Amino acid sequence: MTSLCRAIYFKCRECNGILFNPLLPNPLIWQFTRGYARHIPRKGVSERSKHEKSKKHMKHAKPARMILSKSVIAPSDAQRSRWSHDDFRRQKVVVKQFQERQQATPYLIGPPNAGGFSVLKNIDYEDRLPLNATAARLSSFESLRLLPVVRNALYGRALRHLDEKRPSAIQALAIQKITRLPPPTVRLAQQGLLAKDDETDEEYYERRRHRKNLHKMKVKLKSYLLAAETGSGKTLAYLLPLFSMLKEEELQNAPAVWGIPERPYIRSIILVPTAELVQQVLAQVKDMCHDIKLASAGLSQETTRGVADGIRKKQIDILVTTPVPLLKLIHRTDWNILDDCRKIIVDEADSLMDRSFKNETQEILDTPPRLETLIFCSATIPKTFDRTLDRAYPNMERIVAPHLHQIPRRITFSTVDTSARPFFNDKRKALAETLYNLDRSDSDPEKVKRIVIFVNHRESVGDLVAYLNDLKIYAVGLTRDNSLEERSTMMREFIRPTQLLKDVMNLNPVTGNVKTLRVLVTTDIFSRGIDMQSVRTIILFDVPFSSIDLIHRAGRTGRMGRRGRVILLAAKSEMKPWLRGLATTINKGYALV
Ligand SMILES: Nc1ncnc2c1ncn2[C@@H]1O[C@H](COP(=O)(O)OP(=O)(O)OP(=O)(O)O)[C@@H](O)[C@H]1O
Repeated sequence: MTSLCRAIYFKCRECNGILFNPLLPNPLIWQFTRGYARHIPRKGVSERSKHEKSKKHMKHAKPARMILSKSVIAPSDAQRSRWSHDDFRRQKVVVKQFQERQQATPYLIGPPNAGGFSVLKNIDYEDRLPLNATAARLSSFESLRLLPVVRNALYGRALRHLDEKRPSAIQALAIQKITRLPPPTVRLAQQGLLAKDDETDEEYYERRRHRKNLHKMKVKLKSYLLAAETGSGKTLAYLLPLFSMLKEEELQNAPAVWGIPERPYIRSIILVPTAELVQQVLAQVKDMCHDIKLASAGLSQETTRGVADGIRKKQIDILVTTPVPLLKLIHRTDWNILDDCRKIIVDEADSLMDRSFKNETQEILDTPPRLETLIFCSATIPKTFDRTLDRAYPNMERIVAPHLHQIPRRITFSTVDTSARPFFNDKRKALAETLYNLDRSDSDPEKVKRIVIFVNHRESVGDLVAYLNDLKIYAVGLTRDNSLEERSTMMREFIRPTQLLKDVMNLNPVTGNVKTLRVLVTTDIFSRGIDMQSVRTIILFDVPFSSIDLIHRAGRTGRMGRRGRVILLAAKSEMKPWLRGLATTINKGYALV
């Protein structure tokens, strides 16, 4: 690819033919063309090569994965100012043609009869573009409205291991939109509409009665949906605005609004679907709140009744919880423990708003009498979830990251045909062969290779683990039948940074021939939200039930810029057409539906 001042030429990977030469008025379009570049054979080229005329060439001409050469430079402001209005207009037309063609491209998966592989909301590429542009503009945490104490905790705690600290697209967009105004309580305090510390109730109401702008006391619920691909940093995308809002309220002395200083309260809630996620999110909250000075607590099925009841007597700024234990606590308390709760975050919202959890979640959302901010957060927007939100929160602000529903490009997806020779439909044999190949592969030879195998039913976990152990492969199984303590211990092995082989060889409880692999066999219990940074390989032993499951399972690798690979084991002869095209679809960067 060559950069000639205002033009970029992409080359076909197969034949080196020129693909496309858009004008380049701004670096964002530049990013855009990279993602959606298509192979357009040159017009007016008289002598086309045989390859260029062939059907194969046109096949390559589908949206291709392009790598920008380092020689490409963004145009300077001076260059840009020299361009005529016509140049910009032409660029706009080119971009529009791109979008139209992108939308016209039939999906390789997700036709109407694709069952579980046609359940996600289709987000127009056109809608993703402006967000991409805004996210690119907000390229540092300094450009976002965060309190210094929160930014310091972010740099000193959550991102301390990084030299360059930059927000991901969803973080930039979420922080910008959610914190653009001070929180409602702070605005009321600034207008003198909150009770002062030394004021009696009568004095306060008397003062309020004389205010002309009394109507401003009514705080409207502001709801948001944060949606971004897996491993894109959604947790910080909602935590940072939350910390900032809570702290801002304190600094403005706004706590007076929730009553007498000694009274117990819960100021905000983070709802997550599993006890593992309570642990993970709470650890991050506690780590940062150590510097920010906010009080936090966790509540899940595993919390004892005594500890749960203790929560009612505390002043808690952030409660991380699963729905059912919180509801039980609400039901056995004779006053509304969510009286002072003004902010609720629903993480993994598509699962918390689906049939299995919806009633519990909704009951919690209806309990606080003065809810101000409600944030739903998810890596997938199924059509049913989309309809539920539309109906319940028509004014919701949707913050959707540009790559939603795409499997990150740094993940390579491949399929192993288990019906082919030498497996002849013996899936376990295909798995063993795949694992041996991974063991022998020369990527990171001195490190332990962590692999997660997903199966559809928990009954298959035990058998598969026994089979792998018989082959002298270190494998453990994790299902919801294990206690939380067992699950945490097993998970820790896969969450912490990868160890060197020489350090763990003697500690390996199952010693055998295959020493470099650590395999975890599990079900969907482990597929959502768990941050396994050092897992490089995911094996899908069963075809996932839907594209939602596929996105979440695959999303356990390739997190936040890391590379990963996903291997699907399936008999090609039994595969539906859309499933056969899955690898191509994913590797070409299409959004799944
Ligand atoms: N700005 C950033 N720069 C670098 N790393 C980050 C940044 N923000 C978050 N991370 C790290 O990226 C990893 C993934 O973040 P997180 O778990 O929040 O992703 P997620 O989008 O919630 O994923 P999932 O959809 O699977 O729940 C975490 O280890 C987190 O510490």
